[in-house]
Amino acid sequence: MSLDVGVVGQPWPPEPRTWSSSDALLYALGVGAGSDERFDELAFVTENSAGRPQQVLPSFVVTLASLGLDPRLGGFELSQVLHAGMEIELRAALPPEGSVEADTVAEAILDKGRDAIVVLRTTLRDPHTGAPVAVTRSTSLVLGEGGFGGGRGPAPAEWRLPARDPDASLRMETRVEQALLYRLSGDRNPLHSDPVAAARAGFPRPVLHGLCTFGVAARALLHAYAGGDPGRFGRMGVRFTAPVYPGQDLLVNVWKTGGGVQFQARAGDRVVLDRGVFALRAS
Ligand SMILES: CCCCCCC[C@@H](O)CC(=O)SCCNC(=O)CCNC(=O)[C@H](O)C(C)(C)COP(=O)(O)OP(=O)(O)OC[C@H]1O[C@@H](n2cnc3c(N)ncnc32)[C@H](O)[C@@H]1OP(=O)(O)O
Repeated sequence: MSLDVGVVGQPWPPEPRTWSSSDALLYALGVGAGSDERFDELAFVTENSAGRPQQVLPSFVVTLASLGLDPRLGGFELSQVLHAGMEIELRAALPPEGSVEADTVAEAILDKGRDAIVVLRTTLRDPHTGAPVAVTRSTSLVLGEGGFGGGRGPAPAEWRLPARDPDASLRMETRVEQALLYRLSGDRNPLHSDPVAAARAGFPRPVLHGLCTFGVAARALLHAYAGGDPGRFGRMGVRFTAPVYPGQDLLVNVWKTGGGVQFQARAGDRVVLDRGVFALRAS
């Protein structure tokens, strides 16, 4: 057991996170923006199109969040980690360039028998006012680190899809080189680029970053339910339930419900994003 459960609930010192216009543009390309003729995405992938100020995809906040490979959590390896879930909540649209302060706390380290689950929450704050700009929650499965006598955590909240066909189905392309582009936004885990590292982890070829899949689905929801306006994007959460391979299409099935939408995404015949929730920002 090399995870340090003693860190749970102990806030980390605030960390500055800064981004440039190019960081936001590169991220947008990394999640496939700019080439889908159904969506007007020019302002997300250029800063100099006549009369169009640059806009930032709401899911860009994941690149500012703490995901968890941090020495404070203990001594496990990147090759032991699979991303299992991500939630984001936006309080404001992000400017094309800027900085925030990241306040992170390990909310839980759960013992799932063979494996452990690590849940990290990061609050991104305006460095001048301290006001929260976004809150993220990243859940990772750390292979082989369970069995330390900890709790399994509470049962997941009730989540059931409506018993009817989806209200919308959006087919989203990913490119064969999608992970090679996405890694330039910060996560250079070789699982996503090196066939040898992928084979060592038991995959036939490099897998797409969970957060790239997240960003592709976030684009679908932004355009279908928020009119393409980042200022209306409120909250999104998923579990990553099966790997996606670069070049696979995602089929994002969406059901409108009382407070927002529920969604699920498939790649081929597998559900890859499950327990999906999305809501517009409360005005
Ligand atoms: C810490 C550093 C972080 C760094 C960030 C990540 C770096 C990135 O580079 C890594 C990646 O992007 S990996 C690629 C994306 N992820 C994937 O492809 C994983 C896909 N998912 C799977 O394979 C399985 O669902 C799998 C393997 C995840 C789980 O499947 P199973 O082993 O069959 O287990 P399952 O029964 O589904 O779950 C075990 C227990 O865990 C709980 N759980 C799972 N996902 C959860 C989530 N998102 N939130 C909370 N709990 C979660 C389950 O409920 C279950 O618990 P219990 O048995 O108590 O109900």
